[in-house]
Amino acid sequence: MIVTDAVRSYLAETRPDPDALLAEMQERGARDKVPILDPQAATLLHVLARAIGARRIVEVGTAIGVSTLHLARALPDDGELISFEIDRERHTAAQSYFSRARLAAKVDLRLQDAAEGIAELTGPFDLAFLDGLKAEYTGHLDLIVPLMRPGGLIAVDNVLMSGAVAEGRPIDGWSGDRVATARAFNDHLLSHPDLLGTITPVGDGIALAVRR
Ligand SMILES: C[S@@+](CC[C@H](N)C(=O)[O-])C[C@H]1O[C@@H](n2cnc3c(N)ncnc32)[C@H](O)[C@@H]1O
Repeated sequence: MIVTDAVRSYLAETRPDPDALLAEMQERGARDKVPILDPQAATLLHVLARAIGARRIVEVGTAIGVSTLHLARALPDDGELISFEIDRERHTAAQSYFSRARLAAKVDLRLQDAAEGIAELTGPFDLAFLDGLKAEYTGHLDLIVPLMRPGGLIAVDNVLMSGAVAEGRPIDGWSGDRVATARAFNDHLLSHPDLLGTITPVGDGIALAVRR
């Protein structure tokens, strides 16, 4: 738990209900144990994408497309979102949701390892969301920073790992090794010479960093 139970309940009560498609995706995520973004964090990403007028977005870790949907809905008509996923079943599920959402034209879902895929991209991007394998975060960040426009925003999920990262010990299935890796990544992001970053306790911990 990162926030108190009372805060968590209040946030849930004040959140608008998801539309039918998002509700279906969330149910599938829960049923199939797909780790999807916390709703508060997903809304935060949507608001931030709108606030910076994001037109080009890159994402690592589509899963079945929940975070992708929040980001894609923030794009203008001529916007573009490229999202990488290595699990074929999740990638296929996301494709079907995006054709139903009539967003397939804006969303380029790639069944590809993110490090390989990012290396093929041409910037500039306005927003990047990192949510793949936590041990690969540093590599993904280092590939993405040069592709971001000045003022572009990078968001990273699970940087607090249920509070385990702050406590420096395993909690909720986050192992000691993963906690140590997360702490090293957070230090890397916060001290990166090209980024101005901060860590927020939204969802499972979202790091936000703007390219200088
Ligand atoms: C936490 S889930 C993503 C959740 C999604 N962003 C959401 O909030 O709806 C992480 C996903 O990253 C994918 N993944 C892990 N390593 C990857 C890699 N190297 N390249 C692309 N995808 C990867 C996993 O298969 C998994 O579906």
